[in-house]
Amino acid sequence: MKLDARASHIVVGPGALGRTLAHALADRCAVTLLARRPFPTRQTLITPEGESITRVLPVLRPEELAGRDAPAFCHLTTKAFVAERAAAALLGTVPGTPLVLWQNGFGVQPRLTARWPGPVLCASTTEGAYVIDDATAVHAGRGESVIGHLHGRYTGLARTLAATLQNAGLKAAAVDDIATRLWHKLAVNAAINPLAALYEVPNGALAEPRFDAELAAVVEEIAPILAANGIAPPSGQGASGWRQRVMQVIQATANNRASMLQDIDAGRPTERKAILAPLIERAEHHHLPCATLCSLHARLAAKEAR
Ligand SMILES: NC(=O)C1=CN([C@@H]2O[C@H](COP(=O)(O)OP(=O)(O)OC[C@H]3O[C@@H](n4cnc5c(N)ncnc54)[C@H](OP(=O)(O)O)[C@@H]3O)[C@@H](O)[C@H]2O)C=CC1
Ligand SMILES: CC(C)(CO)C(=O)C(=O)O
Repeated sequence: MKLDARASHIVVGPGALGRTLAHALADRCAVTLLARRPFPTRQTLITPEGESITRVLPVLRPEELAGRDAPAFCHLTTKAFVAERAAAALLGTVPGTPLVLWQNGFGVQPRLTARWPGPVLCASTTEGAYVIDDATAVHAGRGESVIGHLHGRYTGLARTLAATLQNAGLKAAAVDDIATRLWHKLAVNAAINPLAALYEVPNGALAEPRFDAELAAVVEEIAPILAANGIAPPSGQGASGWRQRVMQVIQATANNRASMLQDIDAGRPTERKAILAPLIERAEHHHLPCATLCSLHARLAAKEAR
């Protein structure tokens, strides 16, 4: 599929990441925010450089898409636990449109790839963003995004989208191993996010000796589960390779409050199911130990319920 520079993009779920994408794309593409409730069209983004940019972005409700030209891409930028519900709401209006899944974890990706009637691309991103209110979002840190289809299809579409994002000022590349990339991010998220959220500490605190034992226990469970799934650490080998990777991310994001901690702070549900459940499911499938992961999952559920 060849797309012109003004290809239209629908961003479903106008939260932190969705608005960051929408603002970046808006100067070159036709972008519409799809919101499930009334939402302001006058939108401000604070850039990583501290600049405040206000744009007017069209906002529609899902049902208002009916009868309009099909967009080139529908970016699904909700949290993982509502992504399938949000996609289902689009089925009646844009069923064949390429869907781009921006969720962390590895839950919604295989399920929507199997079920959505059009192409499904998955994106894994290290962009950092948060919301101040309905009209203001902060693009806190620049990262990079990799995009691909779980089974290596639609490579041209992935390249087109990566080029579009790159032209919009976001670092992006099409890759042929997106499943591996998603598992890599999931592994790091599974090691850092639950502990940061449970102990309510910034990521950097996890390097302190008081967290050594718990961090080691998580990494020692994750390494064989991923190995049984054919996923090696990005560098090094086994548990020591994963420990190295996790420590690198802890150092690089030392001042961050992990996304699960931000969710706990705000009284929102965390993405524990998207991040921990796929590891637990794979562990059970391969008869591997996962008591630490199960305990983190249960402790997070209890903390969310408080
Ligand atoms: N923020 C970041 O820096 C990064 C986020 N990600 C991933 O991106 C995804 C989104 O994260 P983030 O932007 O932080 O999340 P936010 O909570 O900021 O945004 C989620 C958005 O989805 C909307 N939404 C909820 N339910 C529905 C629905 N049924 N239909 C349509 N929209 C809905 C919410 O609207 P409402 O306000 O009405 O609830 C909100 O606007 C997550 O999976 C996260 O892991 C990945 C890397 C970085
Ligand atoms: C890598 C990490 C843990 C950085 O904060 C993250 O992706 C998150 O907070 O979800």
